[in-house]
Amino acid sequence: MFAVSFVPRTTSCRLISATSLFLPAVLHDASTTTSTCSFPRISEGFRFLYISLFALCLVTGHNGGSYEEALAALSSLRMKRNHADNSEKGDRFEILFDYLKVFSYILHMLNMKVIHVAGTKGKGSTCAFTESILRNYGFRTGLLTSPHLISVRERFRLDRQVSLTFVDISEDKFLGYFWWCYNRLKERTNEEIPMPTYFRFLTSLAFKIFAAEKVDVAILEVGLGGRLDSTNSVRKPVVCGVSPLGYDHMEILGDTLGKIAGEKAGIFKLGVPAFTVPQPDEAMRLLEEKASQLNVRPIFNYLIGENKLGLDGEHQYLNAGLAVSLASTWLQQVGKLEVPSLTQKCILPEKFIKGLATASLQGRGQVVSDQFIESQTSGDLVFYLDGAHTPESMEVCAKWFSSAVKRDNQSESSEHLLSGSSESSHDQFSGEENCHQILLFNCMSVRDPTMLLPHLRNTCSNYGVHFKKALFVPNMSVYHKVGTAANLPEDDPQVDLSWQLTLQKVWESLAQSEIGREEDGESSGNSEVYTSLPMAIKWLRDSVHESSSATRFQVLVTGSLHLVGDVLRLFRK
Ligand SMILES: Nc1ncnc2c1ncn2[C@@H]1O[C@H](COP(=O)(O)OP(=O)(O)OP(=O)(O)O)[C@@H](O)[C@H]1O
Ligand SMILES: [Mg+2]
Ligand SMILES: [Mg+2]
Repeated sequence: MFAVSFVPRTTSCRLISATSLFLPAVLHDASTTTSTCSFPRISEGFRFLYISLFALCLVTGHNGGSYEEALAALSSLRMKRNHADNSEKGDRFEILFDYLKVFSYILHMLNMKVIHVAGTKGKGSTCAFTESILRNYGFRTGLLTSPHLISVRERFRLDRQVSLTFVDISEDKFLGYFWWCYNRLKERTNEEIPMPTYFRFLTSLAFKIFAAEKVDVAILEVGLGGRLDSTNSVRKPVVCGVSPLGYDHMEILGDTLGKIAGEKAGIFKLGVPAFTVPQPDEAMRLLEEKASQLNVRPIFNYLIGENKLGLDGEHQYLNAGLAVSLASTWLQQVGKLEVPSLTQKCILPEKFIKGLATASLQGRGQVVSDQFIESQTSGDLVFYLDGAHTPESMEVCAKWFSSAVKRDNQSESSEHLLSGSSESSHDQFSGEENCHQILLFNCMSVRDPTMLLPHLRNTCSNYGVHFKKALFVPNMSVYHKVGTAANLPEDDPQVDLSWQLTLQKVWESLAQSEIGREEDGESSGNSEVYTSLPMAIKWLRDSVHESSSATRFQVLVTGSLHLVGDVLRLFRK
């Protein structure tokens, strides 16, 4: 079993390829390459016209439809989640280059300084740390992550140098770029080269946005796997990284860690430095084997120390360590700044420290209080949100939750002791018996709940956290409906709850086996299935109201990033 739970504050990263050999730059220029593709060549004059027209669209509004129409168009794209292969014309990997040619402006991609990150877990977090560090150095950054929680615009982040805070791309800009790309593809695709799939389209859109916005660095998270992922059409990144590997998407990537690692190592390029974190032996062997063809460099350790991280949880130190390696290598490679040699353990430069401390990515170790409940009652309802959905991440999520609730309960009581007050409503929470931990869970039916729920329950219980109740709900948002999909009826009697009932069964059997060992009795009321998320939240709010003494409900929301997104979306209403 792969465990990353040991994450030390000193994180080791490996440099696993060398910089001595270089592939020729590969993004083809539509105006200079011979190609079987039917796209027209575009003269300089036309290119200028296109760019001017596009700039005009951005200033005066776009020439496509509304945001809702854009989301509908996006939803109409195929959602293929299998590997790219050659069995169907439209799924060939090579077709990605044809899509890129549609965007003549994409030639700027050749000059883009890319950081490329694959991995099973922690890709998005690693990218967010990396982006934050480089933004603190004053570089104009573009960040592509996936999936999104509430709005598809979250996937595309552009910096705002003045305030040094990141922003998702604005709706106006998004629409301008979206329709430019969508309409061009619609016009130029045909039977040979059909419209791209959903994720491929979004990747192409990111390339377009980052090129047009002239970012100094584009940080790209792989969508799935690596070798055949659409982000892998960037053939000459500055540096790449592989975050922790584990079992996920096995039906696509293979059923052993070696096979999975082989796919992820598909992002390695000759001459491009690549880093990883400590991995299970089988995965590391494969990464090293692949890297050995590219001249392996020795291991080094980087000291993250006690620095504060913008993302909560011990596991984030591993991601942050990888991000430090990626950012410092990028800084060294582009030759713009003197950065300390990573072969020494040294104090991080101030901008790294600030970048790590201010990184953010919602739904990863995020704590949100229910404001509604606070104004109504002396009780308290707090949501702990984490989109873990693999066995390994269930474990890190359980550890994070256990220590976060303890920390929060302790800090409340010590704050109270310091203030010397006995009046505060939080006074009543200082005894842990007044704090109830509840699980709010769903996962996709392709996942195995007998792998996820025991990890979660056992790890929490090892840390002294025992769930009073588990609530199972269906997701509100449907993956391929990327819009404001939280508009299902609050309580739909038609909704199919068979999967949630399966989850409940697994949970109940875990509870039974614990009780069976300890008390040999029957359990009841350990769990509930609700037809919708609002119904579950209503139950939580009612329970807080109805508690005889002030009670804090600490709700862990996990199993699915979509469920986490649904909760956040409800709070934003
Ligand atoms: N280093 C890690 N080891 C194990 N689990 C992790 C690690 N980092 C993050 N996670 C878990 O994975 C979840 C998603 O984190 P993140 O978005 O950084 O990963 P990702 O690889 O981008 O995931 P996805 O597969 O959803 O794109 C987190 O909420 C956390 O539970
Ligand atoms: Mg994934
Ligand atoms: Mg991700």
